[in-house]
Amino acid sequence: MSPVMDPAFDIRITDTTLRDGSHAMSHKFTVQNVRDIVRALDDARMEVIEVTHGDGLGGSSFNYGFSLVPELELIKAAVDEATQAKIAVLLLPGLGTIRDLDQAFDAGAKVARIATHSTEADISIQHFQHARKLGMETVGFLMLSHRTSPEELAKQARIMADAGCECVYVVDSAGALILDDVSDRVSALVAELGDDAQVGFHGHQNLAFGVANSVYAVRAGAKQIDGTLLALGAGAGNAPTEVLAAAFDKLGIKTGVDIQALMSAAEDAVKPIITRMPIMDRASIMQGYAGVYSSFLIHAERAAARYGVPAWKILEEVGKAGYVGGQEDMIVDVAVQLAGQK
Ligand SMILES: CC[C@H](O)CC(=O)C(=O)O
Ligand SMILES: [Mn+2]
Repeated sequence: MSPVMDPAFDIRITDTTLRDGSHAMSHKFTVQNVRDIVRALDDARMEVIEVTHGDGLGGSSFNYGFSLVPELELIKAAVDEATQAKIAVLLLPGLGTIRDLDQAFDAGAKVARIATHSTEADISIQHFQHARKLGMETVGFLMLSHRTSPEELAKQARIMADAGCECVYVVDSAGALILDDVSDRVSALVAELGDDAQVGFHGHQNLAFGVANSVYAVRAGAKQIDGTLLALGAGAGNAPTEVLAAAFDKLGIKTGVDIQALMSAAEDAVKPIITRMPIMDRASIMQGYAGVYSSFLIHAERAAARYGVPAWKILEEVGKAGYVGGQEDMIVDVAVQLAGQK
């Protein structure tokens, strides 16, 4: 079943500054940051705000980077601050568990977003079933969607929808999709899912197509679109929420958000706290070009500094090897091999 949407609006934007933006902040959001950003987004009538470690529930670890503040504290602060917005959490099965989802639900999270690689939807089944039993709204993420054909992606979306997922996202984790690549995938999912579930799109800026791709997604029938304030996020960042809102408005696509308030949120709540502004530099452009998971950027930069090889070169090789989320240790392996060839 598709989630009930206000018929006055054409689509719903979900803001994930406090989840995808966590990558760019090296997972160092404070409770005050969360309160300020949630308040600003809530004032802008953002309906869904995602708050989790960048790699999802349970992501705070040696491998992925420790959170400054335990994510449950951040989720509780977000729930406390929001007056109308629902707080969402992301979970990657295997990294996070059903227990993490229970704890997030007890902390007040209302939307469960379950993410798998774009060919592995079957590992999300029990998580969707459980989230629905809890009464949570459900969203599925098919990550690195550029690696999977529209036909196969639609089959994967069907697995999620049958498990209880109410909206399946085409997730352009590498910022590698360009225009028709997006509409072909979204159209295939819309045709497969019909009224059983909505379709969403999550874009990254590595090749600067985040906003344009989101417009293509909506034109192909997507009903939910992700963004982050000031594009704060992994790789070259996400489709910027405030730009999405302004662009959709100019195109006559009704979102229900307050564009001026979103621009204030970006300027006043996010800009002052950014420690690293995501940019399209050689490394992040390479991620889009070679189709590499955006959240590998910081791992590649660390390996580059340690082994004395350029991050873009590491990412180029990672793209050729086709590594997926969860294979972060292979980034070090690639760096060691490249260092050995010098
Ligand atoms: C680690 C989860 C990942 O960052 C989810 C996401 O936002 C994406 O694949 O783009
Ligand atoms: Mn992302």
